[in-house]
Amino acid sequence: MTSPPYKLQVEDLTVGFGHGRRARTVLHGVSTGVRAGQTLGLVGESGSGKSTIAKAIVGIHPVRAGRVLLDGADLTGLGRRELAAVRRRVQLVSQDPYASLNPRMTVGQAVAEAVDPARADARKHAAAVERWLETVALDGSAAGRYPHEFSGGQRQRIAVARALAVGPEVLIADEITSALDASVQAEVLNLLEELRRSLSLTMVFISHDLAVVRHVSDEVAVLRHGELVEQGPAHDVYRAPQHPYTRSLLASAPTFEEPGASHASAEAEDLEEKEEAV
Ligand SMILES: Nc1ncnc2c1ncn2[C@@H]1O[C@H](COP(=O)(O)OP(=O)(O)OP(=O)(O)O)[C@@H](O)[C@H]1O
Repeated sequence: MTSPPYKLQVEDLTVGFGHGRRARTVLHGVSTGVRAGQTLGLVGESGSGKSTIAKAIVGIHPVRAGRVLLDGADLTGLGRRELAAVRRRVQLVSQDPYASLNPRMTVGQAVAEAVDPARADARKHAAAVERWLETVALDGSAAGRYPHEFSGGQRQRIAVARALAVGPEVLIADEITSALDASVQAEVLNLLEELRRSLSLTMVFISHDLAVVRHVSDEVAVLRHGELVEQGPAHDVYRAPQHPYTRSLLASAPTFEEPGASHASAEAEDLEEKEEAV
């Protein structure tokens, strides 16, 4: 059986910062992609270039060489207007929801702006705003409050609601659960998984937390010093990593060092598979 084509793909992506003697290349010809309706987990140590890939995809960082393809169409070199339309199809949610939420806008205004960027009229879009807030398990009354009135986990939900209200086909989640404590992290992850299924989203999930990535990903790509060292089905990469760097990454993750941990997680996985089959 042949694999379906990539929904979102980067090809030989090279990104750098600075000029002249200060020029520095951060991504060295990275090629990776995610298939429609699936989740790609992007892992690697701090500074390996994970966020840089995300930001280059959505056009925040300029691409020095290579291509970014959405449904096979190259996004690099698009004009401003075309790019604006494409950007609505790929939404990025980052670790710090403050970065995407204007502190002077109510949550309702922020979500209304996502629904209709030309006229951020929260009243006109009240029903849509309420629906999106409820989609991320927040009360509709949240619309009248400001971002600082919410907890970290709630703010992250608001950022997800705002991104989804745009109507994207691809959601890139960059370390969105890293600042949350374990129980809130699990809630946000479960919510994301539900939304991915119900909205048929394609997702790129970026995290340095290998256990979290394993939990949510169909495929996993491993980045090291701006180069892709390995990509494959999550199951294979975790059970039989091919690259020595992936092996060392897995070995240094506490979850995988614990005696019996892999056995326990294999059992949990078998259970999940059985539940899915029912
Ligand atoms: N705007 C920028 N200007 C200059 N250098 C940058 C810029 N953004 C990122 N970098 C550099 O690019 C490298 C990769 O950073 P990036 O944020 O992509 O890594 P990461 O894998 O996402 O790490 P982390 O998990 O810590 O966020 C780092 O060395 C960083 O200092």
